[in-house]
Amino acid sequence: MTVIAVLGAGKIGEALLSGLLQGGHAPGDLLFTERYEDRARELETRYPGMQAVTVEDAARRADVLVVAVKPQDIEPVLAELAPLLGSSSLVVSLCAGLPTVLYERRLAEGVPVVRVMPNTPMLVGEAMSAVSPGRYATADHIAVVKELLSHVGQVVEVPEKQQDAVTALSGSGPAYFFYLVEAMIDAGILLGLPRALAGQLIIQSAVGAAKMLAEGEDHPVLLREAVTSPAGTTINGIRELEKHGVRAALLDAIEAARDRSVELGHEHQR
Ligand SMILES: NC(=O)C1=CN([C@@H]2O[C@H](COP(=O)(O)OP(=O)(O)OC[C@H]3O[C@@H](n4cnc5c(N)ncnc54)[C@H](OP(=O)(O)O)[C@@H]3O)[C@@H](O)[C@H]2O)C=CC1
Ligand SMILES: O=C(O)[C@@H]1CCC=N1
Repeated sequence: MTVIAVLGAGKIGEALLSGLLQGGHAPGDLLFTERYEDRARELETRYPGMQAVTVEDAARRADVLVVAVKPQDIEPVLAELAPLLGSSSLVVSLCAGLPTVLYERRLAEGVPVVRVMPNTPMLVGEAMSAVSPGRYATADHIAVVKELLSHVGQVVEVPEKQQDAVTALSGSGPAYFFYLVEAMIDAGILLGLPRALAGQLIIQSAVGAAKMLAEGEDHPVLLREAVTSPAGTTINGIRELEKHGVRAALLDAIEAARDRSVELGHEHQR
């Protein structure tokens, strides 16, 4: 089986490791590096058989090196990797905003790099991941990465120039859904419902709505119209959403997230 090393097992790195384990990957084939000893021990305890290693070990033993540090922490990681990797390595970057060309400039010539934007639903096997090949990544490299990610959710291939938009939509997207759910639960509290009941009502409504979107044939507009009875309750709520500019707020929010992704890339252009 493919040996995978995750460099930086924070939130998304752990989500990938945990998703791969749940998808049937052997723990002995999953390696990770972490900055602090305590975090490394915590993960080894939580996932028996999975091993914290040094960057040298990771580079020597892994077929795929997944970089999952914050974009701001990338430079020392690339400096450490540069002397260790050659064209038979495969580097997968999960970092928002960072272009494959940054890796290609810092690593030896010919090291294949694939840029991926996943999201945290990886933890439950429901990730949305978008992959883009760098200059030296072949169709075989892309196939390896797609196969790997298919164990933790859906995968699409996109041109790298779309990755900042993808980051804003599906990379950050779960946060916006969680935010909506949180606000709707608060609305239940406002109306006098117990928090646990409000949570159950909203979360199951979100699950049901997501299932209709994912499994049904209908456009979201039709699904919303089917809930919106003439002179009923829903249209009163929709009028308030429109009055408060919620649609425009979402457009602005996602555009701002895209802009930050572009900016993160520019911070490392030299
Ligand atoms: N969270 C998300 O939903 C998503 C995140 N991403 C991308 O994934 C990357 C990680 O994000 P996220 O998981 O949220 O961030 P985290 O801060 O949770 O994870 C990064 C981890 O890397 C560790 N780290 C930093 N430098 C090193 C190093 N030199 N060697 C080993 N480990 C190191 C950090 O340690 P320490 O805590 O000590 O700093 C931390 O545990 C980012 O680039 C982000 O853009 C992509 C898609 C979704
Ligand atoms: O907020 C972030 O920068 C990361 C990238 C996409 C989701 N989380």
